[in-house]
Amino acid sequence: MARSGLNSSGSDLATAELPKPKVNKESLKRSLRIFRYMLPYKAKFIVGLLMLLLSSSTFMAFPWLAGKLIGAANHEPLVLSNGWVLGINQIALLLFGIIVFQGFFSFGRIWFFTQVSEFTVRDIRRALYGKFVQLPIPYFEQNRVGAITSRITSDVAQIQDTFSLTLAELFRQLSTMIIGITAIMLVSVKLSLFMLLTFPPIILVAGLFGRKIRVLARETQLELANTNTIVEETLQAINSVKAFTNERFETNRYGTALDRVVRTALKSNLYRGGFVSFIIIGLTGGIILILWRAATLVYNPGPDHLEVGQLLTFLLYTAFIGASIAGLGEMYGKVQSTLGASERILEILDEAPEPTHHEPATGLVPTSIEGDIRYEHVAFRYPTRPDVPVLTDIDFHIGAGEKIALVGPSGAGKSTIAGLLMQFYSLSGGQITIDGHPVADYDLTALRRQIGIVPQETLLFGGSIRENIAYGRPGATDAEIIEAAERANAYRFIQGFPEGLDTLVGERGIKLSGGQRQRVAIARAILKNPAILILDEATSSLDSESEMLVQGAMDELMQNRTSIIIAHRLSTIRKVDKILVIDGGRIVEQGTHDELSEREGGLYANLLRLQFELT
Ligand SMILES: Nc1ncnc2c1ncn2[C@@H]1O[C@H](COP(=O)(O)OP(=O)(O)OP(=O)(O)O)[C@@H](O)[C@H]1O
Repeated sequence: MARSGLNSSGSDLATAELPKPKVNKESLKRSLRIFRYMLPYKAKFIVGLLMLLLSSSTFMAFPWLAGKLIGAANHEPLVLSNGWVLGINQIALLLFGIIVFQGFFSFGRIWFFTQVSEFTVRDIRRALYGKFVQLPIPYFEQNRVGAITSRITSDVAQIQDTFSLTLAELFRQLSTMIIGITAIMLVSVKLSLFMLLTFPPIILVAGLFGRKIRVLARETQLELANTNTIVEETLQAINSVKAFTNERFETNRYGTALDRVVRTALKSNLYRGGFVSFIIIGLTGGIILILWRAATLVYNPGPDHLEVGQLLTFLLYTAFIGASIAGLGEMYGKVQSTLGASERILEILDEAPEPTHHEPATGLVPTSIEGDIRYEHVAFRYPTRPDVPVLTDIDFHIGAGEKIALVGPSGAGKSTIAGLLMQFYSLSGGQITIDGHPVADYDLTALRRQIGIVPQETLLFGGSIRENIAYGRPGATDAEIIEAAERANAYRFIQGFPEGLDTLVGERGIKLSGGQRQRVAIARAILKNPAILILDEATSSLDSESEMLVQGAMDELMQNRTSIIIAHRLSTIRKVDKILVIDGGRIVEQGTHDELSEREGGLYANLLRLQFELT
């Protein structure tokens, strides 16, 4: 059988570091398209934003009122513009009221933003999944499954973070900064300018320091992971290590890796130490500088004089501004990751799908297919290996209802010949016709509905046996499912399970034997009732009873249908109308079993003899 087509290696990519794009106009413009998924929920978003602004601004009134409270303690009550005088008690009450409001608005902000993010992310995941299943098979061969699934898991999660947290944070930090700076300017322009020239640069340097430390910490982690890999490898293959007397070699290898860990860890700690002393000297120094300047202003009378209450207001606002600047630095990294994630998601959403499920159908939609198949000089190369011709000049005819068998050595191209009928790939030359029409003229979905496949290895989906059989025709009635199971010689063993058709199979259910799985697949195909059948015989041998049951089911299935059998055991194909012997991607012999077995020195006669000798 042709390889499943899925490139299953590299699931590790899901967790690997992915490149982050630069934040610039171009990348922003490209990635912002992801926001169209948010549009249906824009009303909720606006309400959330309003709540956010309200919660930020109520919170920003806190330092102002706290300053007034200290002022009131200094016998300077707060006098409002309408003449009301507020003393300590009233101001404290007001402060309390503000906090209650802030709590309420914060709840609203979280409630609305998380709704927007949950719904948006659901829609993006749905769109991605819808696109995945419509992408042509070569896409899955060229991209690793791990990388594809991480688009729908980690990349979407990254974006979810943005919708629920980062965006809100960004707005909050910005509004805090704007309100904060305006407020301190109102308190004292001189002190504000002094603060703005000292504090933000210190915080920015601290942010850069922090980023460098994170990078180094990640490097240390990676080095440590390397050492663990060595331990795992060695322990798993301890027999080989000992047999090759490589104990010393392995110990040295591990030792070298450990040294690398220490080197990177020490470098990282050098920065960490530097960071701590920078914070102590730089940041606290900056605070001392501002306090010194502020104390001078409080101490000296004159036009720039500050009251103690004003000083408290100023310091609280400054702390908020400082926190928001630090927060904005962190935000940059998040925005960068989000841009990367949305670009990767949009790339998939922009891929061209297979032309299936186009409603109304785009091509020829016959009400019934007879099943007369012609391969005319078909040539084929897999898109992943365009330099290797897999099939050359395949030319044959199967009349409607006839049965042919493809035989030949492993890798000869049998599965590929049969699979081309499904149009998973485009041909490199020649054409295939069904009932006289080139397959490309048919509507893809309509055509695939007429072809049934019983693969070598049947994959059952997680669910009940009933659902697995009904996969052949969703919506089939119980009676139809039971009839199909009976005709596929499967009903007896299904009834043997206490839950019958409701028995769960797949990863979380019971494990069916190879023969049982095949009979479920046959029941599925019987239910689908296609005009054309592709049967890929299992290579792994079944016990003789199971083989008899499977063979009986296959015979039942093949009745009145054009069938292509990819045969591994020649004993099962004596009755077919024609046998095509394939070798190296070409038809090297064709004829009935009797004709071919009598051909002296022929490949079929040889294979027959080999199998006979083996059994
Ligand atoms: N998806 C794929 N991508 C690239 N090459 C492939 C793919 N599937 C099969 N091939 C290659 O095409 C050739 C024909 O494979 P195919 O599976 O059709 O042979 P087969 O005769 O059915 O073999 P078997 O009897 O072992 O199932 C082989 O060389 C195989 O390596």
